[in-house]
Amino acid sequence: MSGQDRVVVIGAGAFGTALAAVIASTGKAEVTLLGRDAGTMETLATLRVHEEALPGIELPEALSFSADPAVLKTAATVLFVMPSQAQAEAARTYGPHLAEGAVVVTCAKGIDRASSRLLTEVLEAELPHHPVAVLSGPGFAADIARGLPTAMALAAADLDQATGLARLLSGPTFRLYASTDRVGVQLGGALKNVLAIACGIVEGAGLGESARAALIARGLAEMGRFVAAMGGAADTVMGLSGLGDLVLTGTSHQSRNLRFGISLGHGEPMDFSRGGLVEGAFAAAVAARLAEGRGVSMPITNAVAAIIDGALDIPSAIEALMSRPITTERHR
Ligand SMILES: NC(=O)C1=CN([C@@H]2O[C@H](COP(=O)(O)OP(=O)(O)OC[C@H]3O[C@@H](n4cnc5c(N)ncnc54)[C@H](OP(=O)(O)O)[C@@H]3O)[C@@H](O)[C@H]2O)C=CC1
Ligand SMILES: O=C(CO)COP(=O)(O)O
Repeated sequence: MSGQDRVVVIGAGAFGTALAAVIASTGKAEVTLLGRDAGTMETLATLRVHEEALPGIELPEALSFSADPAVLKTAATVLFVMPSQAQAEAARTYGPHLAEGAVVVTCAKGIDRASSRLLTEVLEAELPHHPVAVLSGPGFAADIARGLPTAMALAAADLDQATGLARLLSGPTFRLYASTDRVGVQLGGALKNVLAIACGIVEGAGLGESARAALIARGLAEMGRFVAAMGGAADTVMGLSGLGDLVLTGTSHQSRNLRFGISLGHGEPMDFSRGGLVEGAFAAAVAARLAEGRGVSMPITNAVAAIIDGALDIPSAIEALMSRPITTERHR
């Protein structure tokens, strides 16, 4: 192993810990999980279990833990695995510690709400001397950390770089597919969270499995239109980040976005202090705004944004979606 193979994963939550664990377990790279709290990182190093984020899952011996940003000095690859709305702040905090030419990989699924910019744009603005890649796709942190088979997409501006990163970070249980569509791969992750909330509303309100299937298909059409308008390839959303992740989080109760939607469908008051991170609740309004500015029709995303905003109730949203003018099933 050389410095080229040193990977630092920033963000000791569920996904950061899972990614660090699965990458370390391949033995291809020296991996350090970098968290904010020194006490937590010491506990992780001692117990080798993250009881809060990944209860009962043993972390590999090969994984190192630190709260000292100085570990970034020797890392050629750095994964940013904090929530979308914290990526800009994290770039400002950790940017000065990055090694020259280090590749930064954003692993969050969202859009920056403060600036309405994609996360790649946010990181490129904060870290102008570093190539920025994207990792996204279907995979619950607990499944990845347990070593269950999972596959995701890794997008970089350059195909050789995407392939190199995919090879470095993949292992026997974690398979990455290379892409050059950073826009499509990151928006597939951001938008599926909004649609997972919609699927949850359908489930919670007892609207039936048929409604969920229709929502997945029409949601996918919406995603493709949006990605194309934002400069990505509509086809990308037919892959892992997009369809793959929408099927996973739109149907599995492991998904925080789905569970949040179910509680809305039950008519419970919105409560962001319970149930963990709900990225789709942040992405809905910003995606709706970006789509409107580009003349893209996003009826489901608009409905989710309006429900979360308190501007629309669920029965009215369903009526509005079902009474739209009859049209062809075009995806563009
Ligand atoms: N959980 C999952 O199954 C998956 C999650 N993702 C995506 O990964 C991202 C993170 O999710 P997840 O790990 O589940 O979230 P968690 O809530 O489990 O963890 C978030 C982590 O981010 C850290 N953090 C917050 N702000 C900052 C900051 N400014 N600088 C450094 N670290 C920070 C927190 O640190 P602290 O503990 O100190 O507060 C916490 O450890 C989301 O975008 C999510 O959509 C993607 C695929 C799967
Ligand atoms: O993105 C995920 C799996 O691919 C995790 O989904 P939730 O954030 O909804 O839990």
